[in-house]
Amino acid sequence: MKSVGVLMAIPMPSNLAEKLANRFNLFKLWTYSSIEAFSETHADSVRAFVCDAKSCADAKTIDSLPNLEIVSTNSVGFDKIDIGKCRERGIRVTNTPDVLTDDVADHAIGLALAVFRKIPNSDGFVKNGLWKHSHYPLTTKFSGKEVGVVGLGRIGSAIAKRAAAFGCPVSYHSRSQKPEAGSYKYYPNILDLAANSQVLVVACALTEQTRHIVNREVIDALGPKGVIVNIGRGPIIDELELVSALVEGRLGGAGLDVFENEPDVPEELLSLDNVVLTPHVASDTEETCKDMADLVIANLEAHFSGKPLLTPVL
Ligand SMILES: O=CC(=O)O
Repeated sequence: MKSVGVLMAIPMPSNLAEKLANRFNLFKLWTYSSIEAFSETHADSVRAFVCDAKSCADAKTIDSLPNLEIVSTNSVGFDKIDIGKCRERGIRVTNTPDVLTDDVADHAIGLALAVFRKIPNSDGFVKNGLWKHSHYPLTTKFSGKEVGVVGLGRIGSAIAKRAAAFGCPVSYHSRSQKPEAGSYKYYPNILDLAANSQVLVVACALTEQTRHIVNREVIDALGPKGVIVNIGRGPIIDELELVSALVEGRLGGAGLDVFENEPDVPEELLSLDNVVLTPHVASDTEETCKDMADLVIANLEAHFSGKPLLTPVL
């Protein structure tokens, strides 16, 4: 497959570029000033585009590549891919589901624990030598809290399972009730879910229907003791409303891995000790990033050898 041209959007973990270069004719978009500059000389050579949660396959990129056959994202989310454009052009799309589910669910619970038990603050307390001079203030129990999951897909279900193991009653909101959800209570309306939860975990995909689904009303329904955890996508929450609720004390706390305008994070969040922030790394472990990279390659190899795609989106 050495003659197949693959264009990669940005550098990615687990030496994905090196692995791709061993199998394909790899072009690195980040070594060019723009997609226009790249396509002036190489557009016709590219049959596959590799992007991820931090880079995009928008209409302009897709239209710059006349021979594009497949977009393979090194992420489970594909909100940065213009799916309509791919469908129109007959371009296949793959993502990396399943392999990252455990890590993302672990991270969601980690964020909830970090917020309730103030783990980052207490780490700073010890490291800054304050322990010898004072007692660390009491924190809040996580076990047994009412957990509401927004989006009971693969990741939402893994979060629900973990929360249940902490003795937390679990409820959820999604487009439709899931027969496999067992004892989890279903709320057809996210407002009712928030009103009946102490922790709201955002785990759905970003779509036009879920953009800003967590709005001021939902945040206020969760209330001053409530905590929001977001491991989905930043724009699922109205970030301006989230920030003002945290600053005004209308929301108890937040654990956020994703933001509306990454890597920009609202300044106000940086000094709040009831907020724990991570840089969109929920799936970023050595083990999972290797599995994701392998899945990207396996999908490309399947496509270019005429075999069924392993994890097709389109
Ligand atoms: O955000 C990460 C992913 O979609 O895999």
